[in-house]
Amino acid sequence: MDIFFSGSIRGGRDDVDLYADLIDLLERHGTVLTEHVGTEDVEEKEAEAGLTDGDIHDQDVAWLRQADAVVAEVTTPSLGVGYEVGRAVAWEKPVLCLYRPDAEHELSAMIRGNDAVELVEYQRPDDVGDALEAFLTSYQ
Ligand SMILES: O=c1[nH]c(=O)n([C@H]2C[C@H](O)[C@@H](COP(=O)(O)O)O2)cc1CO
Repeated sequence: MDIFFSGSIRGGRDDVDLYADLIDLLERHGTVLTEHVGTEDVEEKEAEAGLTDGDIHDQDVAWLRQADAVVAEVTTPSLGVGYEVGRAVAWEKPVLCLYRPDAEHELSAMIRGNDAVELVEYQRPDDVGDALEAFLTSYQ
């Protein structure tokens, strides 16, 4: 199955190592279309490849359209992550959001209040393996 992983880039990169760990877990269940989100130097690589913001947007929306399921780490607030979740919901894709409640920012009501989004609160990647498996296998 094709999985779209969504995580903050310009919203802040404090959690990049955590994103890489989550992507490793997701790769046990399918192909992660957005592995770059867990890469330390993603923006440098995109710039080297000559990608404009328009290219990045269009490629990501195409991957999102292709995805069978979307997993978003929403602890670091990000406009791009919110946009991707919103579009995935509009396309009626299965969406799982992961949130660490000890975080500085309270989770948006647009996520917590959304019945079309499954929400899992956790502390460490090791804690979400079972929840990811249950979510992904139910849509395989
Ligand atoms: O360079 C990028 N590459 C990219 O793939 N994105 C996508 C994937 C992420 O899930 C999301 C992050 O959005 P933001 O940069 O607003 O935090 O947007 C976002 C950017 C920068 O906005």
